[in-house]
Amino acid sequence: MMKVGLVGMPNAGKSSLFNALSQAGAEAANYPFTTIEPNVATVPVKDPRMEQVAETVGASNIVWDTIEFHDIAGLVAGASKGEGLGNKFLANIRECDAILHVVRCHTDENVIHPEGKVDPASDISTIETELLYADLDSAERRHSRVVRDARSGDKVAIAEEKWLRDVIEALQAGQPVRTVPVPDAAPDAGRNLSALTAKPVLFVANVNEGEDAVPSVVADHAAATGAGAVAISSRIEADLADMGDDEEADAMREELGIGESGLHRVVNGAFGLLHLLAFFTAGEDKPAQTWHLREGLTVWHAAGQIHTDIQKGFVRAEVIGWDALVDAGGYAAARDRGTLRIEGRDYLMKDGDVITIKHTG
Ligand SMILES: Nc1ncnc2c1ncn2[C@@H]1O[C@H](COP(=O)(O)OP(=O)(O)OP(=O)(O)O)[C@@H](O)[C@H]1O
Ligand SMILES: [Mg+2]
Repeated sequence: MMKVGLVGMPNAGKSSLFNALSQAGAEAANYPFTTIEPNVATVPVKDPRMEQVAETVGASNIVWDTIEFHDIAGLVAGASKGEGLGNKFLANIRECDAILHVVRCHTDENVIHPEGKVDPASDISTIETELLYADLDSAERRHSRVVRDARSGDKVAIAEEKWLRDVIEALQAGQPVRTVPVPDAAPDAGRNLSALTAKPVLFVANVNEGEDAVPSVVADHAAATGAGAVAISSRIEADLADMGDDEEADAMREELGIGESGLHRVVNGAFGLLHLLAFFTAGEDKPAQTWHLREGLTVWHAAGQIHTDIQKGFVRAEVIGWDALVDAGGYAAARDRGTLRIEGRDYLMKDGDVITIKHTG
């Protein structure tokens, strides 16, 4: 399960967006959640390919893979020095796989800005400074440890030490850790540091009603720091989500000139940051299901996502690309055509594969 944390200045529009995401999740979810925490929204990641696959094989229903959004409250200046809720805030971000950074860009004067003026560049920098300081602190501590091993001639330590020096330099220049590639010679260096600014970021420009372009200050900053950016109005999305009824909400969207659902852009944008591939399981009269896996992993890893018992008892997999399956019109025809393949456990998964694991037990 992928976790995404919402951060931003006080009053930036985090909770409005979070509420819209929660509603979307609550409505679209077709299975009960055991626990619903007040600050966690579980949202399905829709994939139109799955709809075609499910129809082709005659599945009973679709179970979507989900993504968790966490409303992380309480960034205060000085968080990196452990002030106020600072440590808790940083710990919450550390647990996330990616960050949604909500930036106030709307000019509604009824909404108080904590600094007294709307200034997206300055707000971004206030948040990022705390994260950069926290990382600088970790990087310096890690460096002082690694430098000793490097002196003793350990090759991996030498590469990590050099990388840490580059990281420290980047952080001091205001650049996030994700802009400094981890060296092949020290592949664990990134994990050892577990930097906050190494996490992928999607900037959400919270714009005025009826706008849908990302203001250039935000777009340029995102591009310069290896981040993504989308524009939405948090308030409109929250209002639309409250309306519930899809048709009414669609009519409202049209009236306001908002195209595709802003929430979809946020969910897909956040998901796109994670570099995952999608795979599917589907059979007649059974629930079809979407899953996600890090790129570069095998069908054996995929089996483990489905169930540890299936992974343990793995014998072989039947694999077919989603489009070949839809094209053939079903498994039997695909088998006749020879597009349904038998693969062993080392098969490297591809985005859009439909798999059936044959297993013992
Ligand atoms: N695009 C927008 N245009 C106008 N008003 C907005 C917009 N987005 C949010 N607001 C309003 O801004 C106020 C603050 O929003 P919200 O509570 O979502 O912010 P927050 O980031 O969660 O704040 P906090 O840090 O206090 O938790 C709300 O009154 C909300 O309706
Ligand atoms: Mg809030």
